[in-house]
Amino acid sequence: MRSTFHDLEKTIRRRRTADPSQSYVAKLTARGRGKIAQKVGEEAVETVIAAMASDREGVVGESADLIFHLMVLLADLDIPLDAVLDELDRREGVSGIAEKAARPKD
Ligand SMILES: N=c1c2ncn([C@@H]3O[C@H](COP(=O)(O)OP(=O)(O)OP(=O)(O)O)[C@@H](O)[C@H]3O)c2ncn1[C@@H]1O[C@H](COP(=O)(O)O)[C@@H](O)[C@H]1O
Repeated sequence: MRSTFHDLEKTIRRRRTADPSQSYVAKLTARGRGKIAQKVGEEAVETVIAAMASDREGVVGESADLIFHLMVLLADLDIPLDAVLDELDRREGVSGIAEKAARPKD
């Protein structure tokens, strides 16, 4: 799992500076962070729509689109994927209910 994501991260980082006529990553990167973020939002909505239609095949495809575009956004922010994976590792075994209950009250 980590290697699939790491291989994709390397490819995305390499393709950022490719010829935009030959590379979707380069083309999207050239359109700016706002456009990349917009694509993440669109793919998230498309995933939700597929889920609500119980379209399992659609959810798989849209989830791949969502993860891919999120990784393009992370690369644009120069945030290593490991920062996200480490955060998930840190949370492992911590119940979301318990974590929320332990948050400081404001
Ligand atoms: N995983 C993906 C991947 N998933 C989806 N897409 C592309 O994402 C685009 C999404 O299409 P949309 O119609 O939603 O978006 P759009 O064409 O920008 O349209 P607008 O929203 O701008 O109107 C399509 O061109 C898909 O092919 C991807 N493009 C590339 N990758 C990976 O990135 C690598 C590098 O790709 P290139 O940079 O194109 O060489 C590839 O080898 C793949 O591993």
